Amino acid sequence: MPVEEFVAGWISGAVGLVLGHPFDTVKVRLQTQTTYRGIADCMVRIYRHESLLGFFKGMSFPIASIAVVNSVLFGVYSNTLLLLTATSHQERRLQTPSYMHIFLAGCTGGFLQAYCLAPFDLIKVRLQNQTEPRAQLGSPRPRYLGPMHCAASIFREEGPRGLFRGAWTLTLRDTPTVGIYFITYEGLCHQYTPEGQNPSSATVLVAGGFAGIASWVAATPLDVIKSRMQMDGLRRKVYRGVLDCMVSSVRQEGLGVFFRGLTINSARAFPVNAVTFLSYEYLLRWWG
Ligand SMILES: C[N+](C)(C)CCCC[C@H](N)C(=O)O
Repeated sequence: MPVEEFVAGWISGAVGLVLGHPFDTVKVRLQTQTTYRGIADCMVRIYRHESLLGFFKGMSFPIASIAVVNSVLFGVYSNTLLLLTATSHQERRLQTPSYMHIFLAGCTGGFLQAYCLAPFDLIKVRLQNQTEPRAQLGSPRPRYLGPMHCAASIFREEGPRGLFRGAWTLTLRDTPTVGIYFITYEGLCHQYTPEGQNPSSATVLVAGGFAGIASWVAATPLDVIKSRMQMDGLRRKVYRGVLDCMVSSVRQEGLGVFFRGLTINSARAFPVNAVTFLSYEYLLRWWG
């Protein structure tokens, strides 16, 4: 089993993650809180009230967990393709696999990755949604003091299953959309690369960026629902399940609710995934 793919997936994911986290925080707030008037309003208010640090809330757990999450994503994808097509990463440049195989391998990667991601993603979303400025003397104490405290409190208050709140919606979101992610990436690389050669850095950047946007456009409706399910149960449980969450969100806010955070998410997805794929390709080439 090519281990390099797992390691390359991890490092490239971490680079992308730090770059995109401030955008991610704005997205999560827009999706789950109705007090912001738009992207600019949300950014200004985070900055004024919580300083630059406010944008980086909830980043430490994703950084710690990206090793597992992204190496599962890329490693499972690549190894599933190896099983389906009997070709390695390098050989695939000469012999492009069918889009069906790419899609299936992507879905498998997305499905398995979602379960590793779920608890970390939950803690990220809960911390990102805390609007209190960093602890100062006399200021109100936020509910969660940090990622470990957050994990422990969820465990205590909502039980071990509480840590997997929203996991099912996350799986529904990621299984098909990771398929779309890899199809877009491989398709664009194939289109703009002469037969048998490695794609140029520019091609990888653009293909990676568009893969990010395409998959996030497809993922946004379930992303909104996922974030809402994760915030549910904080005071009392509002939703009875995924479907109930969808129906009551649409009833209250209209169909537009499914596109909450789409603009900021796409703006984030391009650079994040361009850098992710570029470092992934470079690391794999470097290791031969
Ligand atoms: C979830 N979805 C399949 C849409 C995107 C997968 C891309 C993952 C990347 N780390 C990012 O955060 O953009």
